[in-house]
Order: sequence, then C-alpha cells, then structure tokens
Amino acid sequence: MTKYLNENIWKPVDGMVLEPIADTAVRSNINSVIIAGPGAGKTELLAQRACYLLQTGICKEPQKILAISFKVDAAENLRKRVEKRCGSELSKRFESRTFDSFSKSLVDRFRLSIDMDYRPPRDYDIIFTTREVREIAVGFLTERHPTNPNWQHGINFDVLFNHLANNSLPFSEDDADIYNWIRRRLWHILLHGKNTLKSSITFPMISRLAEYTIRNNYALKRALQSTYSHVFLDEFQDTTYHQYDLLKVAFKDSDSILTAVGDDKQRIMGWANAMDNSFSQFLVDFKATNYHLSLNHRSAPKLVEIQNVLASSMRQGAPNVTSSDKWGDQDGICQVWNFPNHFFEAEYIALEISKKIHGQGIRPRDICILVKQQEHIYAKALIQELENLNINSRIEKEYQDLLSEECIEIVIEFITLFSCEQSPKSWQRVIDLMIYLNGFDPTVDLEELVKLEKHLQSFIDEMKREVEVKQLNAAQALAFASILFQSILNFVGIDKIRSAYPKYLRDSYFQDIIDKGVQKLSEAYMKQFNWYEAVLEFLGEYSIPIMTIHKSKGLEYHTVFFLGLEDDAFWSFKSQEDADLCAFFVALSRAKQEVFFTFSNSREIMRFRELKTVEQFNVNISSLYQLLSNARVQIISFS
Ligand SMILES: Nc1ncnc2c1ncn2[C@@H]1O[C@H](COP(=O)(O)OP(=O)(O)OP(=O)(O)O)[C@@H](O)[C@H]1O
Repeated sequence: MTKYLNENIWKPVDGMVLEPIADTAVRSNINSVIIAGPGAGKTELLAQRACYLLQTGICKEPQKILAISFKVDAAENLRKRVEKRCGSELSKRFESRTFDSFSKSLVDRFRLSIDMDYRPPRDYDIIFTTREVREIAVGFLTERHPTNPNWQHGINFDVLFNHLANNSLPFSEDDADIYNWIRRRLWHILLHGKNTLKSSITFPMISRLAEYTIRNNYALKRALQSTYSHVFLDEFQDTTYHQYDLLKVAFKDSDSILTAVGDDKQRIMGWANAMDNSFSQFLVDFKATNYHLSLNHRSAPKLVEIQNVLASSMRQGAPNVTSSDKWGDQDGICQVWNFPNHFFEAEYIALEISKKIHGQGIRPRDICILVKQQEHIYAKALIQELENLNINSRIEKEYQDLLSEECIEIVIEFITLFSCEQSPKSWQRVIDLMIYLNGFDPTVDLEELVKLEKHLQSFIDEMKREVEVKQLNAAQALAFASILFQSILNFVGIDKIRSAYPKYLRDSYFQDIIDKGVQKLSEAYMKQFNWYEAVLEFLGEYSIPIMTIHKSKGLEYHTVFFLGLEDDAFWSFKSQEDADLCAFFVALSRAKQEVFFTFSNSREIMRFRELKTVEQFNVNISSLYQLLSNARVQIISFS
C-alpha cells in the first residue's frame, strides 16, 4: 500500500524553492495556465506538481497524470525529471507523451469503433511531409474539379497539408472551395489507399480521427476522464488547432484538472498551424486561472536585462523578469561578433571554445552552437576547425530522436550495466522495466522478483566477459554493437517490448531504429575504444551539440554561439517578423551565462540548390539589430 503525505506538510522536492506564485500553482486544484518567460521553471513546476499530486495521493492509484508535450525529447525530459524527483514507483502513474503518440494510441486502440468511411486499416503508414502529400495528390487524385479541371496548378501544397486537418470530422459536402473539394477526396485516398498506394496518413489527420473517436464514443471519453485525474500541457503556445479540439473533446467540462504552461514569446511553430491565441482560448473554454511567474532561474542578470528589452518590444505589457540571486549583478555576456568571412569566424570560435574547455573546465556538453537552419552548411567550417583542435562536435538532430526511443534506452541501460562496475541507477531501471514488461507485482510476488534478479545477474556476468574483449576495428565494432543489441533485446523479450510500445509492431520502423542505434554506437566506440565511454559518447557527453533554434527549445547551456545573424539566415523576416523575433528570443534565452551572435561579411550558403559563398547583409533584419542596440549589446568587429 502506498503511503501518502499530508498536503500541508508536502514540500517541493530536491530542495527547490518555488516563488510564491509557482508554489500556489503547484498546489492548485483548478484548471490553470502558467505563462512565464524562458528559464522561469515551467517544466520544473510541472515536475514538482506531479510529485505533489502523486506523493500526497491527490492523484490516487489507479488514477494517472497525463503530460502532453510536443516533441519526443521534451516528453522524455519531463518523464525523467519526474522520475528523478519522485522515484520510479510513483512516476509509473505519470504518463508523459507527445500529442502525436497520445492521439495515435487512441486511434490504434479504438479503430474498430470508427465508422467505415473514416476507419484506417490496422497497418496504415504515416506520412510527414508536404512533398509526400503533393505526390499522392497529384498522382492519385485523378478526378477533375467541375470548374477548375487543372486544379493542381493553383494549389499551395503547404496550405493543403495543414488544410487536411483544419476541421473536425465528418466533412461537410460543400465543394465550392477547391481546398475542401481536394480534402474530401484526398482523405479518402490517404485513408483507404488506392491502386498501388497503401493507406498513408499524417499526424494531424490522426489527431482529427482521435477527436472523432472520442466524440462518438461516450464510454471512451468517460474512461479517459476517470483515468487521467490531471492533465499537463507543456509549451502550450505551440498547440495547433486540431490538437486543441482533441483536448476539448476529451477533457472540457470534466473533473480532470488541466495545467497548461508556456510562453507566447517562444511561439515558433506558427508555420505548423499553431494557434494564434491558445492561452486566451484556454482561459475561456476551461474557465482557467492565470498565473505569471517573474523569476528567471536560468540566465545571468546581464542576459535577463536583454531578454526584458526584447520581451517588452515583442509583447506589450510583458512583465519585467529578474534573475535568481545565485548570480552577481554584472554576470552574463551577450555580444555580436563581426567577421570578414566564415573561415575567420570558424577559426576564432574554435579557439574560444578550446579556451573554455581547456582553460575554464567547461564541459563540451555545456556549450552549444546554434543556427537558424541548415546546420550542416552553417557549421561546416567550424566543425572542421574544432576537429583540428581535437574537439568533437555533432549535429544533434541525428541523435535527439534516436536517443528518446525506448528500445535504445533499454540497450543503453544494459550496456552501462555490462561495462561499469557501479551503476545502481541502471540496475534499478532495468529491474523496473523487466517487472513492468513481465507484469507482476514485486511487493506480492517476491519469489518472482528474486528469480528475475538472479536471471539478470547471470546475463550481466556473461555479457561482462564479452565486452572486455580486446580493442576492435571499425568492422568488428559494428558487428559487436549489433550482437549487443540483439542479445539485449532478446533477453528482455522482443514481443514484450513490442506489446509495451506498439510503434515497434511495425517491423520496418523497429529495424530502422535498431540499425541506426547499432551504427551510432559503433561510431561512438571508434572514438573511445571502450563500451562504457562509447555509451557516454553516444549520449553526447563529449561533443559540442550543433542544432537549429527549433531543436534547442527547452534546452540550456553555459555558453551559446549563434552563427549567422544575417539576412540570408532570416530570409523571411519581412513576412514573419514576429515568428523570427520569437526564434531569436529562444536562441538568446538558451544561454545561462554567455551568448555570442556572429555576422560574417561573406558566407557559404545554399542558393538555388547550389553551395555558394555570397556577401551577407543585415538590412532586412535591421530592426533586430536595433533591438540589440537598444539593449546595449556590444558589437565587436574582427578583421
Ligand atoms: N525553483 C527553482 N529553483 C532553482 N532552480 C530552478 C527552479 N526552477 C527551475 N530551476 C532551474 O532553472 C532552469 C530552467 O528551468 P525550466 O527548464 O523548468 O524552465 P522553463 O520555464 O521550462 O524554460 P524554457 O521556457 O526556457 O524552456 C533549469 O536548470 C531548472 O533546473
């Protein structure tokens, strides 16, 4: 039996001190919205609230908390934070998922309750891009519109991609609008397939199907509401219209208590159909209370000052934020560096990074290189210069999604057990996982637990001998990484993994993840020649991460270098100034202590599908430079 704490004696976990409003929000028993700037501790607040609800029994077994994030890694970070704060037992009732995985799991489980017109087959494929939708539309939608027979010529396919999920199901029969006409027909083709085309649907379509399923299935709706006594919504500024409709149909006017956190100045998903007014709509629809936080726990005072100038220019009445008292008044550096060309830029930054790592003892993992887009191109010269100085860097997107795959996590925990003498956390996680997958209660079935521990120990002993083999070459490392994956997954039970994580039921997906994992792990081994260090290398411990602003959301670093504060990087600034300012704000606010933006008079970029070195300007983004000047950011020119 779980022992619960009295609400009045519950204190924030891990010695965290919450500002009074955050504390009120953590203990709130009504729907609420917490709007707060970067580093205000929104994610931490959700983690503390999860602890509060689980430890006090306000969320009582078998009830659960459903936490919805946008990105796989954000959902994973939140899950790990809750597990760290309140232990693995309680955190089993904290279900941290993305919107996409939540809606897909509903459609997959309740598919048969959807009427035939909208029911996808069991083995539908998922399509992600406008290009795929365009190819299918042009290739398979052979009908002619009555007034517009050559409809393909006038269509903006980006608009069509979003339009596919603009409205709730079922569709109206109104075909006057060409996009409506295409949507109805394309849905049919995508859902049911045609000729050689297999059923292939987008995540926004899945979201609409989930909403439709809940709306037409009262028992399911009641089950969701009684299972999830509490629902958390992270990064709420990025909620799209279809996701919001799903949320409403599932939880509006229910007893489930919703907590949404976010920052409208970090709204950078407008292009993906994020709502313009998610916070105000939520306040009305869910009769929610609004809380504002005013501390920044992340950034040093000089950086917070600049964030305040930017924030007040972006949003009228944005509250002034202060930094936490762990800093000195003058801490924090923000500068713009001007270079004659990108080779000079790369050489200079590589040397600065080297000084930080070797002189100041800053870990590579605490430094980040950010770009607006095309990280392979913008960071190419810098990656080379860093390599010349024996400093590893890596394009993080090749790892972020892979590392949040459950099957990769399982393998990593096991290899840690085989290759590191003391790893009690990995032992505990593996035991918890095996208990979960084997479906027994260790407090009741002690014998089963002892058997499991013995079985695991003998597997570890056997594998320990295997990983101690002599140094391997690249081909041997690849083969051995493959053996490690197979042995571990077989030991855990592939069928069990697949039924716990149904996405792995798709053979091609599962195999692809394993192949990528084997490849990356063996590459990591070739840098370290030791499997324990290879795991750390794979996790990114020894490399400087390189990523786009979009990928950096929710992350933080001691020092950030942003390459290319230039017109070409912000090529659509004139038409989407607010979105680009939000992106810039996200970049600026990832830094705890130092952030440097660079401008290079000439730079190699992709133009008309060709790599070219071209002159750079900051004319279109002059208002951004003006804001930096208002914030008294120093500009330094190197020649
Ligand atoms: N109450 C607190 N006391 C001390 N440190 C805190 C507190 N709350 C959060 N932090 C720390 O501040 C940093 C930022 O917290 P968190 O990531 O939760 O902020 P956020 O509001 O979600 O940020 P962003 O919107 O920029 O992603 C983290 O390092 C976190 O551990």
